[in-house]
Amino acid sequence: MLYVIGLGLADERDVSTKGLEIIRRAQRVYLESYTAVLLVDQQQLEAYYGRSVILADREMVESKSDEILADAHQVDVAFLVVGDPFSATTHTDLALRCRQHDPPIPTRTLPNASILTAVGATGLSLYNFGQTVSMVFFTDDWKPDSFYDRIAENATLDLHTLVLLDIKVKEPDLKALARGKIIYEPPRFMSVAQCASQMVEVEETRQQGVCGKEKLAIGVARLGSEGERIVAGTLQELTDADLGPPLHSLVLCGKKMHEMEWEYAREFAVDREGFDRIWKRDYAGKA
Ligand SMILES: C[S@@+](CC[C@H](N)C(=O)[O-])C[C@H]1O[C@@H](n2cnc3c(N)ncnc32)[C@H](O)[C@@H]1O
Repeated sequence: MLYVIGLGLADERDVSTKGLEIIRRAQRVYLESYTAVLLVDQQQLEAYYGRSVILADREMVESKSDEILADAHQVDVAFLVVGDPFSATTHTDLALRCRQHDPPIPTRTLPNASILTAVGATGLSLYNFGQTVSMVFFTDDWKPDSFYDRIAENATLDLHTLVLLDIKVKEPDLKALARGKIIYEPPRFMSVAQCASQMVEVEETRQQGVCGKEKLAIGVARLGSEGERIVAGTLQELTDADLGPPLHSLVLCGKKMHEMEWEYAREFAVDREGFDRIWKRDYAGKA
C-alpha cells in the first residue's frame, strides 16, 4: 500500500496520530521536499517519528518514482507531503501510476491542514475566494504575468485571490551548468513583499486596475505555527512588509469583502485608518 500522508503546515507534531502510526510501521518513508517545507529540519522529523526519512526531490517523484513504488503492492510505503497531499500539489500523477502499475498498488490518503483552508485565519471567508494563482520569481528577462488574467477573472466576480509564492529548491546554477558542472543554488522562497512588488509592476504594464498600489491585500507567513504572522494593507504597503522566514502567501482582497471580513482583517492592518478609508471607498456594500 502507498500511504500518501499530509503532514500539516508547521512542524513535526502536526501529523495525525493515524499518520504517525503508519510512518512508524512502514517499510520505507519518503518526504516530498520540493512543493513546500515544514519549519523544522529532517533530523527533527526523524527524531519525532523514530524513523529515517528519504528526501524525495522533484526528479525522484516525477521521473524516478519506480524507486518509491518498488514492492509497494506487497509492503507499506509512506509518502509524506507538507500540508494536504492533494491541495495545490500535483501528486495525483503518483497515485495514477499506482493504479496503472502491474499489479496495481493500493493507495490511501491521509488529509491534513492546507494553506488553501488555513488562509481563513485572515478573517476572509473561504466562500468568497476565486481561483488560486501562483507567483514565480521574475528575472530581468522573464516576467510571466498569466496570474494577472486569472486575478482579473476573479475580480469580475469580486472574489478574493490566494496567491501562492514561488519556492526554488535544488535549482542548478546555470552558469556552472554551462561549464559542465552541476552546482545547486541555495534555496529561495518568495516573500510577501516580493510578491506585492511584482504585482504592482505588472499592473503598471497591464493597467486594467486589477492589482494596483491601492488594492487591499493580506500577507500571511508560517500559518499554523506559533510564530505565524498576518499583515494587512494596500499592495504598496505590503511591498515593504517584513513577515520573517518562509513560507509566505498573499491574498488579494476581492470587492466582495463583507463587513465582518473587514472588521476581522483590519486588526492586522499596517495602517488601520488607511485600511478603513480604502475599504469604505472601494469595497463596502459590495458583498
Ligand atoms: C505548492 S503549495 C503546497 C501546498 C500544500 N500542499 C498545502 O496543502 O498547503 C506551497 C505554497 O503554499 C504556501 N504555503 C504553504 N504553507 C504555508 C504556510 N504555513 N504559511 C503561508 N503560506 C504557506 C506558500 O505560498 C508555498 O509556496
